[in-house]
Amino acid sequence: MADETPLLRAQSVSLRFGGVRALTDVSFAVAQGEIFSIIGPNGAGKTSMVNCVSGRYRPTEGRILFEGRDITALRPNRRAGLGIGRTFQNLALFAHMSVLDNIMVGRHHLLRAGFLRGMAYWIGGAQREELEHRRAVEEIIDFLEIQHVRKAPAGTLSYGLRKRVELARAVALRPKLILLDEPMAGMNLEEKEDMARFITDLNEEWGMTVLMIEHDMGVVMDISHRVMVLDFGRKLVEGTPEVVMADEHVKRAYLGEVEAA
Ligand SMILES: Nc1ncnc2c1ncn2[C@@H]1O[C@H](COP(=O)(O)OP(=O)(O)OP(=O)(O)O)[C@@H](O)[C@H]1O
Repeated sequence: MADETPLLRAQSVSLRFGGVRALTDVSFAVAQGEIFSIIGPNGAGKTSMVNCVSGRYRPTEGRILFEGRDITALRPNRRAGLGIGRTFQNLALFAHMSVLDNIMVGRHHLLRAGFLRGMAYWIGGAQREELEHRRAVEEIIDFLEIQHVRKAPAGTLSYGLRKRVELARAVALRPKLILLDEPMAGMNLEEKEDMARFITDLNEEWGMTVLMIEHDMGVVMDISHRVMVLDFGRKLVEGTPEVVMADEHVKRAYLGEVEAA
């Protein structure tokens, strides 16, 4: 039945870089409305998996389905157009531009992705579109509580705020699925708590489905509906945070590493 089709499905995905097996036969599905996290030790294949979903990498074998449609061969911008949004691990904000303009750029980029849509933009309704953009951007600025810095150049913000602006830029495109690569990396406790709250609110209030890589186990177990553990490119286990925490393989392969760190 249509409403049982997961939003995202990875089917037997393998990825090799020369002799390196980054992923081996990994399958999982993310349902509409879930927060799904991928965890695992360094080099386990987490980023490779998310890159296969965003389209940055093409799996050597296997398929990626989005809303039941095979997107394995689609380029990243086509996937973005279908509703797969992402933030980037290295902050790629325009330092001299205001927060507001940084977020606006994201939306214009989407709009002008197609030539015909670009023409439509210029020929008719440009002002109306501009107003719609502004409204959408202001809404997300309010939602992520960055009103106080909306005019500030992005380069002058604290690290935590820049990460929030980056999230705002991705969310302003209203993706159906958002890919978050270590959204808490480098943050202090307060910033992490804020970010966790925003992700939960985006999920609960805006219905945004989230696929996240995150090393902070507290946050992962706190806000995820389900978690998949990768180890040496293979899926070790997948389930609710309780199931994953209780798994013996996970304790040995991953949690043990955290305790030792
Ligand atoms: N572009 C690439 N070229 C060659 N090897 C790569 C490439 N990207 C990833 N790999 C290799 O694939 C394996 C999985 O890497 P990946 O970055 O996906 O792991 P990860 O779980 O995200 O690690 P981390 O937690 O350190 O970010 C590693 O052995 C890595 O060296």
